[in-house]
Amino acid sequence: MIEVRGLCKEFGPKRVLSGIDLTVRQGESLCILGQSGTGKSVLLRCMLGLESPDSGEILWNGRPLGEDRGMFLGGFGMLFQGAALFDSLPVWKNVAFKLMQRMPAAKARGIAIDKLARVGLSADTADLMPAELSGGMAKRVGLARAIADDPEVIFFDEPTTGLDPIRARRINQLIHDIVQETGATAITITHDMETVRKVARRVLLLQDGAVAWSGLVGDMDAAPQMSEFLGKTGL
Ligand SMILES: Nc1ncnc2c1ncn2[C@@H]1O[C@H](COP(=O)(O)OP(=O)(O)OP(=O)(O)O)[C@@H](O)[C@H]1O
Repeated sequence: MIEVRGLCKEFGPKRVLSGIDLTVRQGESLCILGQSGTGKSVLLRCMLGLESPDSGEILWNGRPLGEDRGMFLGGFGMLFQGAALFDSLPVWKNVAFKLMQRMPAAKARGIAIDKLARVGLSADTADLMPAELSGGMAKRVGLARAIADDPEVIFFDEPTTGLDPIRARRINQLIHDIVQETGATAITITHDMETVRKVARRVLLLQDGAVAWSGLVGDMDAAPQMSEFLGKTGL
């Protein structure tokens, strides 16, 4: 379980997050929505411990983030916007990057090939270099890396950005299936309403650094704050 309590963050005179509260229970899937510049990435960076909040706290399974960095870093997977693969490493080493720190390379490669199969990529993909992949394949490799170590929590940062609608739909389906199968907690930042409808159980709408609405995905269409957001953004 991840709890965020009263999180505030400023950059100079600019207040970016003003008292965010959110709870994500084990196995739950939360999508964080909001217009550009509203603080979604800053919130994500705070939850990952990459940014220190000015006030408020973040608890992982009841313990403050930072108390046990090792446990925290071992416990999550992340699909970065744009996949963020290491260009100089073949696909399988990108997937097995974390695993190779604690097991022999041959074993890590076997797990990487299994995870590539899970995201619909054949074993032949394992020895390709990132430059040889299409955008959709790179996203799948990023997804295989995110699940390589069977994480308790998976963060998805704009998972469909840069993909055409068909590939975006396939990635949304894969994320949905993987989250269901593994029982992982999922936190997704997105602009894509198809992602929200496919992947989320709960939705949190950020506006000007505060929570404008939070609720079950099924209640989203009846919420005036959501209608206003969708109307403004044309989504
Ligand atoms: N390191 C930083 N220093 C100064 N200002 C920052 C920093 N990081 C973010 N900001 C500011 O915080 C605000 C929120 O940024 P953030 O990247 O979280 O927005 P976002 O909601 O993720 O937007 P987008 O959807 O476009 O990615 C922006 O005004 C941004 O300029």
